[in-house]
Amino acid sequence: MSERFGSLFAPCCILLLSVYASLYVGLLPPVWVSILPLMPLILAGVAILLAWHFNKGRVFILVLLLLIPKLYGGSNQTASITAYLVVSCFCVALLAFVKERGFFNRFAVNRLLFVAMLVCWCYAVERHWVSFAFLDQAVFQLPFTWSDLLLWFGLVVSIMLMAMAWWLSNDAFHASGLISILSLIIISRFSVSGVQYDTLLSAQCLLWIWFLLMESYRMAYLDDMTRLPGRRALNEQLVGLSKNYAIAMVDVDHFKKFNDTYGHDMGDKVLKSVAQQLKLFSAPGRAFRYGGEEFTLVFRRAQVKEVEAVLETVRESIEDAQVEVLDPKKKKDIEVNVTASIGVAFASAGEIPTNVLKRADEALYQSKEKGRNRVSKSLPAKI
Ligand SMILES: Nc1nc2c(ncn2[C@@H]2O[C@H](COP(=O)(O)OP(=O)(O)OP(=O)(O)O)[C@@H](O)[C@H]2O)c(=O)[nH]1
Repeated sequence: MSERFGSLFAPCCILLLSVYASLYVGLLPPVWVSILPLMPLILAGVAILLAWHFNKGRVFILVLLLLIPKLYGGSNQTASITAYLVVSCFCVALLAFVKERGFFNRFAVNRLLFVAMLVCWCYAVERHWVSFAFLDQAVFQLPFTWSDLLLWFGLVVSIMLMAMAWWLSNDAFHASGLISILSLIIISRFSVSGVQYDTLLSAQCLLWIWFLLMESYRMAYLDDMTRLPGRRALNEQLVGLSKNYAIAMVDVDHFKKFNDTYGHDMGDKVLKSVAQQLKLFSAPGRAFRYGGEEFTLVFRRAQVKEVEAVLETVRESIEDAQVEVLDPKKKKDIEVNVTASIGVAFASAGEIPTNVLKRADEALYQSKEKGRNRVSKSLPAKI
């Protein structure tokens, strides 16, 4: 649960800070206030360059959607702002259900055409080529009009769609998208001056820059399938280790046979389950995906007894975890479990991590030799 809400934390902080800053932005020295209108454009430029660099077409479209009123000059006319708000919030919500397909391709052209249509739509409403005056009548003598009702209906649907996408995927894109929709509503309905508008819009561009930087981190350091830190993160962790540390290697038993019986997809499911057990039970160790069906646990300050107890818990939790897989023979879902062998090496004084890793591998080999589903250890030289 904390992991789920963790994805919302930074976007929420950016939104709250920007709302707070927008209340006091008028107190800034005049020189600062004079450069404020340029800030959203500069930050949007940075966000678009990063989106291009990381091949994130959806973020490019999102930033353009945010910029529309700024680009087409906008006005204070309620009708055009309302038209812009509903359609852009809805488009942001729709992006949540569209696959990321990169920057330069036919999909990007389609999406750009879509944004162009939105700009034309807002322009037409602003110029009164399209009028919604007939909706400005009270709903059954209630204190709001049909256009208010439609506006809030559109906004609530957009928020619900985005919230649902975020709940299902629990990723930073949907969390940031949800906050962007809320921010668009705040910008359009509650910002009263140009500087407030520019502050809130700049914060939105900052939010997407933050997202892209997090994405670059994720792509470089996290394993896509298991969501555990990968080999690069492990190498960096190993460099920073000093004394009294331990490294454990965890290897799923007879995994080739499992793959051959149930298929590679079901094998992936098992690896995700093993990674989940490692996340849940390996503290104070830190879990990494070493590669294939092998995982590494790093204990920065290790007491032999404590590490052994943790590894025993990890081994048992992997053995007990039931994974639902499709049995190709019976053609129905069945519950299976796998076991894992573990080898752990405790560092001797001054021993380099690659050597400890090698000893952990040898200890793992012993576990396999002795019949698998067990923990073997390699103690430091002085013990
Ligand atoms: N599904 C899936 N399989 C993988 C992945 N990475 C490696 N494998 C498979 O893991 C299997 C590893 O097999 P082996 O190294 O022979 O070991 P094992 O069958 O687990 O046998 P022991 O380690 O001796 O118990 C190979 O068949 C790989 O194809 C992956 O990401 N997903």
